[in-house]
Amino acid sequence: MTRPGPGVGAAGGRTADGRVGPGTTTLPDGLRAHVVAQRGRLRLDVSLDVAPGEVLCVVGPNGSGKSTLLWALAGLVPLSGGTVTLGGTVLDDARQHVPAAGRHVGLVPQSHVLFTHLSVLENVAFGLRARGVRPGVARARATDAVARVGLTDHAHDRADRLSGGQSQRVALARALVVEPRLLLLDEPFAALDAAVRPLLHDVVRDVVRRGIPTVLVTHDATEAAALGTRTLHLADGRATHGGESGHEARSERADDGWRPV
Ligand SMILES: Nc1ncnc2c1ncn2[C@@H]1O[C@H](COP(=O)(O)OP(=O)(O)OP(=O)(O)O)[C@@H](O)[C@H]1O
Repeated sequence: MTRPGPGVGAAGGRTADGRVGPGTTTLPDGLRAHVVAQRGRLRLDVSLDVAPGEVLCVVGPNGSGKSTLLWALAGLVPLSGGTVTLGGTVLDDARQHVPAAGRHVGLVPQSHVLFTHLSVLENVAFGLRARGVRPGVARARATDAVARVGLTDHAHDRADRLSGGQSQRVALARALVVEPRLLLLDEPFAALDAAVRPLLHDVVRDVVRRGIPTVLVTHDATEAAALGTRTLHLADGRATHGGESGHEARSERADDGWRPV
């Protein structure tokens, strides 16, 4: 049977004896995941719940698996065990794998790869066009997203003319424009100067206020305190403890019978 490990935070979906039930969907719009994945020498085995309107900060040393966790949640790193459920819909388990493009997940990766030959606006509109949104609508939504991250003056600049911080803002706009149901941020503010950080923090807070569960990888304790609801500490692919809610974030080996299909 499918047996996700212990949750890191928001309780829910536990059976009378305190275990997490299989295929549980009692976190209606939130994220519930037990991620088991192998990447190089790293074996990631971690459980987490993120309720609507929560920001779970993920912290830990270099190489502890923070980015791998986000990529696995986004469907870009295959699971070797566990489950990912978002809003009651199974995205990953032993039987099914919803590909990244079908997940309605906004990911801002650590290296914010942009199409260098396209403008800021075209980069942000790209995901919408790929989803079949009409050009005029895609352009209007992209224009709005570019304004939200304060880049209207650069809307027509080619991406390869941007600074690192500006590129990061484009990557955030690109993640937001698709109206994600889950937001995954991998050190999204690392290259930003102090003047623009509050604007970007407000952009993320707006998304969170609309009930979107958010996972934020950061090395910045101030940022974690400013944005985070709870903190998950990772070390060598395992959760060591899970922050303010007091929930124990022990992790177990995946011996739940899951096998790659
Ligand atoms: N593309 C890859 N190919 C093979 N192994 C990888 C790859 N990317 C990551 N790994 C392995 O996964 C481990 C964890 O990497 P990951 O990027 O998830 O760590 P991180 O906690 O995000 O680190 P950092 O704080 O440096 O960003 C690495 O140490 C490496 O062993």
